[in-house]
Amino acid sequence: MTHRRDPDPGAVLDLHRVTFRREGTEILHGIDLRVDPGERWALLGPNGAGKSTILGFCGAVEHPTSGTVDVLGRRIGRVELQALRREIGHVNPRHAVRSAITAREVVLTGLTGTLETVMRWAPTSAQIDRADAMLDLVGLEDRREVVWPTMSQGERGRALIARALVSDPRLLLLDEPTTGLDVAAREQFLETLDDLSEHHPELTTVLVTHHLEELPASTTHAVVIAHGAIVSAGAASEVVTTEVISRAFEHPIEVTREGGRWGARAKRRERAAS
Ligand SMILES: Nc1ncnc2c1ncn2[C@@H]1O[C@H](COP(=O)(O)OP(=O)(O)OP(=O)(O)O)[C@@H](O)[C@H]1O
Repeated sequence: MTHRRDPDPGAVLDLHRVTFRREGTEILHGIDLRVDPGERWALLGPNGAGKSTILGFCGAVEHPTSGTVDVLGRRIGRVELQALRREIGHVNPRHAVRSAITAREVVLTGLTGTLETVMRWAPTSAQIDRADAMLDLVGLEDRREVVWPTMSQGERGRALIARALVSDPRLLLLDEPTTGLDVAAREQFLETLDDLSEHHPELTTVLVTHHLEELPASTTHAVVIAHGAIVSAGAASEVVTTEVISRAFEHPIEVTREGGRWGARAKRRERAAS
């Protein structure tokens, strides 16, 4: 009989030999990954590599087919996922608010875990203060009463961070959070994440992206995956390199780092002489 380790309460995420199968196809093939408190991870890899699937484990949404997934010291499959999810903040730019609720109300939906304001639920004054403090944190102190349809994409992105933080999660997941932002809004958003890491050093984050330019300078660790397996994982400065990224994307890509930020440029492949 194989020995089954108990969850390590010190780890925020601990994936051990995780495989995942969907419709007869194995999508992940033995993922090992440990994330400790206060670390800021980037999850990188080409389309279809398995990033969203891994993020689904981190968010206590999916069960592995085999192996173990421990989130915040609790094992998926042994605990009630709904309760665990309340301790995880999720920033998803595809978050669809349909009604004209204010930035403050959007943040308060993070307490009810809903998209819209819940009927017959009224926040306490402490909860409103908390929502306002989170709006201040993301630089929206002057935009509390602005309604969602009139907010810019950049403001919406920052409001969604405030929404994710309002319930004081220990883990924050960011799923391609800068999608759809123009270059200025993207820079403001990344600055917000850098400020967050300064003001909340104990918070752990995992950010998924396809683009190295979208990594905040405060990123400490990275895991690069391709074809459902880890290509490299560890300190960001050692993982986000020309060699690893070129291998994962199966294309020669030159990775640069300047002022803490990463950049990537695809090199042209040699063409056969005609
Ligand atoms: N419901 C499903 N049924 C079968 N295969 C699936 C299903 N969902 C995802 N897959 C496959 O699993 C693999 C990993 O998908 P996943 O969405 O995790 O990748 P990803 O790295 O997030 O991709 P992208 O960058 O395109 O969002 C892909 O090959 C995908 O086609």
